[in-house]
Amino acid sequence: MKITLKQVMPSPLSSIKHGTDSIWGNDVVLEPGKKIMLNAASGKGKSTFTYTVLGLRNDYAGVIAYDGKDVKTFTPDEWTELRKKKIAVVFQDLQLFPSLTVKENLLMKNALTNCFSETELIGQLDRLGIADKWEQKCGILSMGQQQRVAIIRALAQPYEWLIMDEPFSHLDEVNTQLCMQMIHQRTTELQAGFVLTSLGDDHQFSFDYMLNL
Ligand SMILES: Nc1ncnc2c1ncn2[C@@H]1O[C@H](COP(=O)(O)OP(=O)(O)OP(=O)(O)O)[C@@H](O)[C@H]1O
Repeated sequence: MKITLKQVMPSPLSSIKHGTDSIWGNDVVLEPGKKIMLNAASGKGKSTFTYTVLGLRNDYAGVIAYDGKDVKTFTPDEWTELRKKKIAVVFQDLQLFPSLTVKENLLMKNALTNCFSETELIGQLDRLGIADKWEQKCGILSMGQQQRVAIIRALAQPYEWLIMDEPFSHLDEVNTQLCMQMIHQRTTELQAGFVLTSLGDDHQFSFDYMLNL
């Protein structure tokens, strides 16, 4: 699925000067199957990008389109299908259910998508070093542990795009690499693409091209 941004300018960012290489105010194509780093300093609109591209915010000028169709025209049912099958996300604030366990958070998502068995989900937690947290409530996990749960939850669906908003901000280098390997593997298996927003210090990862805000 091709995502295009045509002269998109979120209202809160309209008074800021943006460069000619910025996503904002220019024409940009997110090519299917590409791994993209979205580079920006704090406050330049990484979270705003995530919410607008996912259709969760409409306060912008210009047009965002999926395969040529303006996202503002999608019905709630169409969004439901898109979010189940085509676009996965790791929000900066993760949006886990804090009073539910890791198991419940993961199985709730998996019940919608039927993607993995319980054993496979536990195996993924194990790969990221947190299998022992399966029965623990998410709200009492460390932020780095919660980020790992949120990443596994995001991967538990088919997708053509995975949008990640600073998903490693609480992780050390070893865990960041483990997560990135898992993300790369699954994204490649699905022949999908991803957009990884970053403050600019994640460039050790392999990606196809970089965009700026
Ligand atoms: N709903 C809103 N109403 C008004 N201003 C907003 C709104 N959402 C975001 N902004 C402003 O837009 C700018 C970009 O915010 P955003 O959260 O997208 O930045 P960010 O690049 O993700 O920052 P950080 O890296 O610090 O998380 C900020 O100045 C913020 O105050």
